[in-house]
Amino acid sequence: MTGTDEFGFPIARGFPTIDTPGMAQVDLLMVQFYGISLPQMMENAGCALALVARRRYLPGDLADRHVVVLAGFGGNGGGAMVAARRLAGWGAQVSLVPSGSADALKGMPADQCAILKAMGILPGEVPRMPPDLILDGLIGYSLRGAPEGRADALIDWANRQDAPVLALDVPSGFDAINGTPHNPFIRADATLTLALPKSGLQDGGAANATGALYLADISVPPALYRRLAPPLDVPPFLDGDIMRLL
Ligand SMILES: NC(=O)C1=CN([C@@H]2O[C@H](COP(=O)(O)OP(=O)(O)OC[C@H]3O[C@@H](n4cnc5c(N)ncnc54)[C@H](OP(=O)(O)O)[C@@H]3O)[C@@H](O)[C@H]2O)[C@H](O)CC1
Ligand SMILES: [K+]
Repeated sequence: MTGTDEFGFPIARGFPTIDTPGMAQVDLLMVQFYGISLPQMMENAGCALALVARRRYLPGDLADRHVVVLAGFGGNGGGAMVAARRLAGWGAQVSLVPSGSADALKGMPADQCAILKAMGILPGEVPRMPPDLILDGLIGYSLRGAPEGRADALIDWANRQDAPVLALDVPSGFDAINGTPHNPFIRADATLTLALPKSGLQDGGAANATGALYLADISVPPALYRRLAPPLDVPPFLDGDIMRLL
């Protein structure tokens, strides 16, 4: 470890990068070989996002701090909704803004949204009250070309706000593999990527889309990476489950 950043997160070097096929192999091995489920990984991802949000942007009393959570319909949205739950539990005022009708949510994102509804956090449109922080959970590593529709509009909205944007895994609209930004893409103040940095995010990505780059441990056993083709030699998260990479 080479010290900590200004928010107390250990600064790390030496983590290899991974591409989307590699990530897909990781997810498969996690579930099929280790029996670690996607909801378990999502819970680690969302809790880490909430911790970075609190320590980097919302120090002290969260009671009157307002966080807008932009949530897509995939795993990225699910992780952001876990963070929404944790931040609300710590006292923050959370506005949940899905990238489509919440009734159309399926699978884990639908489950996460149902929990938030039970907590009284109802999905809606972007709020008029300016937020202190925006969480970008619109699109992660499964980006398919330039953002369209509601995701496009919400990315533009977020980029126009004064509030900083903290992106989950990949700034939405940014291609995590070849490192190219589509139009539009989230101009993140910071990004928390998961498991390993995606190949397109090294040195902050072509357009410095990521802002500060953090890496969260979502409980992938280092031995799993040696099963990949080609095998990766990945150091364990010895100094904390959230590391500062850039
Ligand atoms: N092992 C891990 O790293 C884990 C990562 N997690 C998180 O999951 C996402 C990947 O989740 P996935 O469900 O594969 O997809 P995404 O959430 O990245 O994105 C899919 C949604 O985005 C929409 N999309 C895609 N491209 C566009 C576009 N150009 N314009 C508009 N919308 C787009 C897509 O819409 P569809 O119409 O295609 O359905 C989906 O709604 C990863 O990044 C992590 O955040 C897991 O939580 C745990 C393990
Ligand atoms: K994102």
